[in-house]
Order: sequence, then structure tokens, then C-alpha cells
Amino acid sequence: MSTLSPSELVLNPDGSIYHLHLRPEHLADTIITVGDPDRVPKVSQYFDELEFSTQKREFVTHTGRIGNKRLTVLSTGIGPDNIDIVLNELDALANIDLENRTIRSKKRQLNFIRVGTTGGLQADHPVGTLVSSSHTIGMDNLLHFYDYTPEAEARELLTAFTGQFPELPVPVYAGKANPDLLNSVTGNWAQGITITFPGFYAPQGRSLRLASRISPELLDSFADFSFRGTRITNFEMETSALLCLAGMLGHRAISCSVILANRHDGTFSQDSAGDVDRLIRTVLEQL
Ligand SMILES: O=P(O)(O)O[C@H]1O[C@H](CO)[C@@H](O)[C@H]1O
Ligand SMILES: O=c1cc[nH]c(=O)[nH]1
Repeated sequence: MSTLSPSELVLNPDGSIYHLHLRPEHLADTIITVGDPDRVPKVSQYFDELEFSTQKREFVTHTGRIGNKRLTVLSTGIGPDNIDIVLNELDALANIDLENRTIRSKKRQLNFIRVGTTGGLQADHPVGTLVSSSHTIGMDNLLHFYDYTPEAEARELLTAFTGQFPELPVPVYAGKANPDLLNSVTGNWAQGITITFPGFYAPQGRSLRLASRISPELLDSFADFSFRGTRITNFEMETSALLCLAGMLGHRAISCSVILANRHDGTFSQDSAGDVDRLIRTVLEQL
């Protein structure tokens, strides 16, 4: 059986995984990912018991319980590059024997639930609306570095999207949320296609002093696109990488967001802390 070298599977002197500073026993089967490190205690304040906490760089982790349900909440920081680190390292904790540096034959399946903020695209989703991602279109580059084969429905979405938008500035990919987890956590929410970008400003069509190649007309056309009756609902920076990497690794993942910016009418939430708290409580009630 081949072993993973110290340069590929990087461990700290205490045996924890390199960036996240976690050991396998610190990880629950259900993991809530948040972008902002300060959001981790805003989730774990609702735990009945906090069992473990640690931090390295922007990766803050709290593991505890609500009733009998063991949960880990972990901050990823902003962007798909961090999701690459988080997904690979959490999967290593679950599915690699760190002492022998070998991949376990029996795999452990994790549930990932992103609890994040987002920009809404649709006029009928005002700021404060909770939205979950049924599908995702990746305009970040991450999955192009993997041998990623989308399942049939995501391939069809990609064909429809690239057919309607043949001149995008970057190659795109598509993916899907885990349908069972999506229904159990966000069954009655607004749902739609989330586009993930590798930046907040020009990639999402914002221009302060620098012009974006995503024009206001293109934003309007994104809002008008639909695939089998499902519209593009929101823009953010982690969902595509999370859903697609989790699926490739045999895990289940969904992305839950609260709309803070409405790109149709140019508004931003007057109470982002309250909106995020409502998102957190709504998700936790379903677990
Ligand atoms: O609120 P979080 O979870 O960080 O998510 C969104 O907010 C950040 C940008 O402000 C990006 O990470 C985006 O995906
Ligand atoms: O517009 C927004 C708001 C939050 N997060 C994003 O990535 N975009």
C-alpha cells in the first residue's frame, strides 16, 4: 500500500493537520463552514456543550453538541482557494490514517453546510432573504485543477449556461448540492443557482475605480437565465468549490446564504448581524 510523503500530507509536530491544526478526534460528522472567523462563536453560542476549540490563521474551529447532535463549526476565510485547503484537510482527517500515512479502505462520509452571506440577483429576493443553492456555476478556477466530471444534470446546466453566455472572461464549471441534505435543511427556502466568483469586486460586476468586464447588462442577463425553471439567485465566493470537491470526495454538501446585497436594486442590509443570526438559528433548528 503506498504511503503519502511528508511533503504531500503535511502534519504538525503534535500530529494535527497542517493548516487547520485539527486531529481526527476533533471532527464531527456534520461541519458548518462559515467565511468569517468571528462567526464561529456566533454559531457555537447555541451549542449545549462546547467540547473543543482551536485556531490557526483564519481557520477557527469549535466542536460541540446540540442535544445529541455533535457538530463542528469552522471558518474558511474568504474564497475558493481556502475551500481547497479545508476540504482536503478535513477529508484527510476522516479518511486517511495519519500515523501510517495511508488512505483508509472504509470511508467516513461528512456533511458540509455552508452558512454564509451573499449578493442576491433577483428583484423578488430583498436583502434578508434566506437562499439555498440547488446548483452552482463556478467562475473561480479551482475545479479545473482536478479531474472533475460533473454528473448529468450539472453537465446539462453547464451546456445551457455556456450556450447562452459564450463569451465569459473565464472557463466555467457546474455542480449540484446534495439533494437529501438540501431538502432536510432548506426544504421551504428560496432555492436557485449560485455563481461562485474568485473576487468580490470586478468578478461580481462591481466597479469602484476599476471597470469590471462583467457589465450591468450581463448581470441582468444572468438574472433572466433559467435552467429547468430554476433561476440564478445569488453570487458569492465558496459554494462551487465546496459542493464539487465534497461530491468528488464522497461527502454531502449544501450552501445556505442570507442575502446582504441586492444587486438588482442596489441595496445593502441595514442589519447584517441580525440577518446572519437569523440564518444561523434557522439552519441549526433543522439539524
Ligand atoms: O459571509 P461569508 O461566509 O464569508 O461569504 C461571503 O462573504 C464574503 C465576501 O464578503 C465571501 O466569503 C462570500 O462568499
Ligand atoms: O454581494 C455579495 C455579498 C456577500 N458576499 C459576496 O460574495 N457578495
